[in-house]
Amino acid sequence: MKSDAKPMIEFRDVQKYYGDYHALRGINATIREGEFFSLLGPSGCGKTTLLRTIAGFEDISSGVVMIDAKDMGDVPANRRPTNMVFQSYAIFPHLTVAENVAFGLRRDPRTKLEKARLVEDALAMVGLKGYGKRAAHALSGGQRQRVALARALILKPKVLLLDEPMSALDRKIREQMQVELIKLQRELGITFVLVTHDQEEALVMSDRIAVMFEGEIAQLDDPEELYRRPKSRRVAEFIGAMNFLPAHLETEENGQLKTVVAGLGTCMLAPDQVSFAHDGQVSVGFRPETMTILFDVQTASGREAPGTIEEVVYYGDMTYYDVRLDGVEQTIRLSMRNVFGRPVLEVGTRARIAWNEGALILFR
Ligand SMILES: Nc1ncnc2c1ncn2[C@@H]1O[C@H](COP(=O)(O)OP(=O)(O)OP(=O)(O)O)[C@@H](O)[C@H]1O
Repeated sequence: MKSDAKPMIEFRDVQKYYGDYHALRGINATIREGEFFSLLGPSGCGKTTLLRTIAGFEDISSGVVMIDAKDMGDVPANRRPTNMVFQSYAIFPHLTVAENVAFGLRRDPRTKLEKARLVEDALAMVGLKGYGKRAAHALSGGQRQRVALARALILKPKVLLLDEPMSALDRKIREQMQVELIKLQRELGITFVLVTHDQEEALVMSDRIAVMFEGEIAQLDDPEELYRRPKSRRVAEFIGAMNFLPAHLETEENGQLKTVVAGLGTCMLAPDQVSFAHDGQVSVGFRPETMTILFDVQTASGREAPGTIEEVVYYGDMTYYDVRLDGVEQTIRLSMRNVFGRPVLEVGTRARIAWNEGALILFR
């Protein structure tokens, strides 16, 4: 997916009220052609509502939804170039697999033979080649979702909408399907819009993600940017884990902010979300894997602070350490890879903590 791809879906100040309830509060965003785009957020944030405005299952209260440069205002759901796969297995258990998939062609004028060929192609696409004659009720959950996917894709819509299609599957099958969906999306080049509340799923699958809270997009970025440079504490906490320490701004020097961080001392930080005009009280966030405990022989580049290990959680390949930095009430959590031959440290051990330049992010 190229970043200069043309817009496929555009939301312009989209508002949606359910009675008095303001479910979408001015959505502005563009989804590009061929993009794997995710709407991510906690339950009730409006992501399903927004997805349904693309399909035309939901009327908007004001604003504009465009698909492929056309205003969808007067275009009913069945005339839109979209198709949807739902969370529940919306297939007919009393029909065969092929009959289920052919349901996607019910209004298509093609001959029976042509349709049969399309059904075969669609089944092959989702890894169900040769399953056509099977009874749908005899399929596993993952297979049913593939049938639903084949049915949605059979007419090659411009946009495929996916409403938590994998949330009912168990972890292994879900991970397998995630990989297959990405592959399929790349092969077909169709724009996919996925609704999910699972941040890991969104990070793994998406070209870009819109993080939503309370009917608004809090941040729209690619996965790496969202993870590395969250624009608010809320986004930072929703995606992955983040530690926060209280801090105070001292001066501005060459575009950097001299900041005194509890337990870490004086640091020069990029302004990010704050400016020096701020009242001075800020917080500094960092991901658990961006700090490390120094072992005896190692030295750091001056970015180093002392503390005591308060808790150790061993995960085989990783160990989580909760560390109380000297002079700080709360503990911070570090995650460290277990390098072969290196001992896991014990609770009570005094430790030196080091971090990389760029690990610390300033927040209001
Ligand atoms: N038909 C409706 N009538 C009234 N309120 C609705 C309706 N549909 C959704 N809502 C409300 O709008 C808000 C957003 O709902 P939506 O289903 O879009 O959230 P969501 O982010 O997809 O959450 P979930 O993951 O739980 O489905 C919720 O507070 C919900 O209760």
